[in-house]
Amino acid sequence: MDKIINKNKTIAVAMSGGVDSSVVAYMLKKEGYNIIGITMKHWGGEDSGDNNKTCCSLDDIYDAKRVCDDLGISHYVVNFEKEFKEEVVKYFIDDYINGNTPNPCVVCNRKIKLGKLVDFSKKIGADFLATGHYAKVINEKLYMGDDVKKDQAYFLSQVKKDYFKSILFPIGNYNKTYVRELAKELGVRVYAKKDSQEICFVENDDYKKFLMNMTDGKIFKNGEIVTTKGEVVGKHKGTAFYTIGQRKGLGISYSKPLYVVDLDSKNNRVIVGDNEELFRNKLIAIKINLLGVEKIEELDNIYCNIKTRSRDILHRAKLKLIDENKIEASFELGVRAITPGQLAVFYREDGLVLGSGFIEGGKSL
Ligand SMILES: Nc1ncnc2c1ncn2[C@@H]1O[C@H](COP(=O)(O)OP(=O)(O)OP(=O)(O)O)[C@@H](O)[C@H]1O
Repeated sequence: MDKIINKNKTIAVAMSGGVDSSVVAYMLKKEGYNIIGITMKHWGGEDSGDNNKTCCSLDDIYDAKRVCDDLGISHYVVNFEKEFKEEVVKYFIDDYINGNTPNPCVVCNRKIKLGKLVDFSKKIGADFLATGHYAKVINEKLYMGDDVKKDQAYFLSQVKKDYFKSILFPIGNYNKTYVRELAKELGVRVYAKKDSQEICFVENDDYKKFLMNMTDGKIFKNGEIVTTKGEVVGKHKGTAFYTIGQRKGLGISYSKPLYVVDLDSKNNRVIVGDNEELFRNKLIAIKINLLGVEKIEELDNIYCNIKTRSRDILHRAKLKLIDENKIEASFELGVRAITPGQLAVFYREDGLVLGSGFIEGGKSL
């Protein structure tokens, strides 16, 4: 574990019924901690009548319960459906309507999973909440996990700073392959269970269908696809169905490959251009969450590494403070497909997350 904790402390484990969080519960139990399992139900699957699975199905809750039974620990189920719908699903839909590409996991982690769930775990007497995230907490500060491919610090970078005092990521030093092996070795019943899907509440990751269902089709709004030079080259079905960098599915036949380079939701236009036009040297990040620093001024005029999407490489950049809640990042090399609505996460050389902000769209590009 990333922290030495007194054995008489109580640790609540956030249990999804999956491999990672089950391994966390086994590890902590084996180390002699007093643990409690908590599973939250945050989505009732209103998106369709099919039998395809989204998150927190009854099966998942039962899996979590059985793992807790195997370990002889108590298991709580807490319902955050209302909060999740108001805080995460609404944001997800609105952001698409506004021409952004939202990141619901980031908002869920801040508001629900590592917000309300931490508060709930305190209420039931726990000192800490442990999850199966691939990230690390060192001296109450968030760091990138050791498994670079699986690292989830990006998704955790908007969690309120104070909450890291009560959060543990016991598998942050491991990689997923090892965790699966460990699960088998420890006899965890769900050791072979599939990884969860990309966006837990969207069936089969079909976000377009989800948006159509949730807005009663109102999100469907025909408009023009226009090149950066102003040439109309096709029709689109609504800016929400496109994302920056997209090439496939545009339905355009043109003399050269075209990519989505901007979404103009105000004028209901999808702007396309060459691959080269996708590269930018700057971005503006807003709604800054400070983590590895005390004051925002500490981020002014410093060099750091930035990820502009969860599976991004690290880009070297210099930060400049615009105001109390706005930072401009200037990259040493151009970055492809910077996408408004996604997060810009600022990392120190050793993986410490300094802070993060949402990438602003429109004029900032
Ligand atoms: N419904 C839930 N209830 C409680 N905790 C959850 C729930 N969903 C996810 N978590 C917690 O958040 C962590 C990261 O969630 P994520 O969706 O990334 O799952 P994952 O990487 O597939 O992990 P797992 O194998 O544990 O499902 C989980 O390991 C678990 O601790």
